[in-house]
Amino acid sequence: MAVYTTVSSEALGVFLEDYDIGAALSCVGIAEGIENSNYLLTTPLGRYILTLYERRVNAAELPWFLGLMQHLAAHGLACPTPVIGHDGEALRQLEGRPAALTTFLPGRPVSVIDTIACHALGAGLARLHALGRGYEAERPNTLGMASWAKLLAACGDAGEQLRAGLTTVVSDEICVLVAEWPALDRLPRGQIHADLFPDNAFFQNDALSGIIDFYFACTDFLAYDLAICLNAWCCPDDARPQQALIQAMLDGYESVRPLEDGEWEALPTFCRGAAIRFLLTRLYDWGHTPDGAVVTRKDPLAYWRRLMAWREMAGVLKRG
Ligand SMILES: Nc1ncnc2c1ncn2[C@@H]1O[C@H](COP(=O)(O)OP(=O)(O)OP(=O)(O)O)[C@@H](O)[C@H]1O
Ligand SMILES: N[C@@H](CCO)C(=O)O
Repeated sequence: MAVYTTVSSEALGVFLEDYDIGAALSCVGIAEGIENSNYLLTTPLGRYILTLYERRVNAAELPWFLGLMQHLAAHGLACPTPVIGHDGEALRQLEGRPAALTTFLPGRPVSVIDTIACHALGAGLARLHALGRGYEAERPNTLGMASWAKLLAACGDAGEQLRAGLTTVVSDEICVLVAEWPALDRLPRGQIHADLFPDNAFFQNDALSGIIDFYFACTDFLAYDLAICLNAWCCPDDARPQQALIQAMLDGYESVRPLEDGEWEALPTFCRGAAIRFLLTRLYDWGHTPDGAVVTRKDPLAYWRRLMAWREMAGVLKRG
């Protein structure tokens, strides 16, 4: 459940006066998600998503995220489009939080991840990367490789409590990854989603109908974004990567943007890195979620198991 901030009908009424979408017919909190408060808002003009930004999002960076969504939507990607108010702005305040309205996307996350979904997702990710090229402003990846050692330290003994020896293995792995990580100018970089998990991709009739939740988007290696998706989509039961799903996603991606030789070479490193990134943020949340918070913590060990599997299975990431 993620509704951290309650919106009163009075405050909502005042908020909506800044737009041309009419008054609220209903505004219902959305249970999914862990980062922000989301409401499904219905007005006479249709459905919208009202987001109040809560946790890891830095308010100063919101114009960059909203600008990226606007750019991608304008260039044909099915993603939420920020709704602009009378003052020309998409971002304003509601109940003391930064808040924005975006368009509602039809579709649902897939209930079973299969090769059809992985192929479609791979192609959609490559399209996102291609369309992102025209959005010039850069946003560094604040959860990138350079942040991991510090994040691990901030997790304190949460790792040891979950699994004896975890902290040392992860710390050693970070050192290996730092040494292996490609130099910035070696591989294609651009705007990446950086959190394109199955709950952030909507499907209708087996086709990808929309991509949501751009609030970890940043400028980084494009193939690293693919590695994030290989972790999030291709490991059924949160365990070992499955060859058929991986192949489908890579084929889908390459049907839009073929990978360069250097990207193929870096993919095993990026897959281990992506596993570390989500292991660390989940571990941090494991130790820092306040008692009684209405949010479901995600299992850090699911990404520990992926990390262990990628260490043994680099071979499945070779060009077919
Ligand atoms: N544009 C949209 N159209 C339709 N539904 C949406 C849209 N944006 C968000 N939702 C709904 O709200 C839920 C939460 O949104 P979102 O994933 O952006 O939240 P979050 O708190 O940032 O989550 P996460 O934990 O994935 O970072 C989604 O699972 C979806 O059900
Ligand atoms: N997708 C992330 C949570 C949202 O950022 C995870 O599953 O750990």
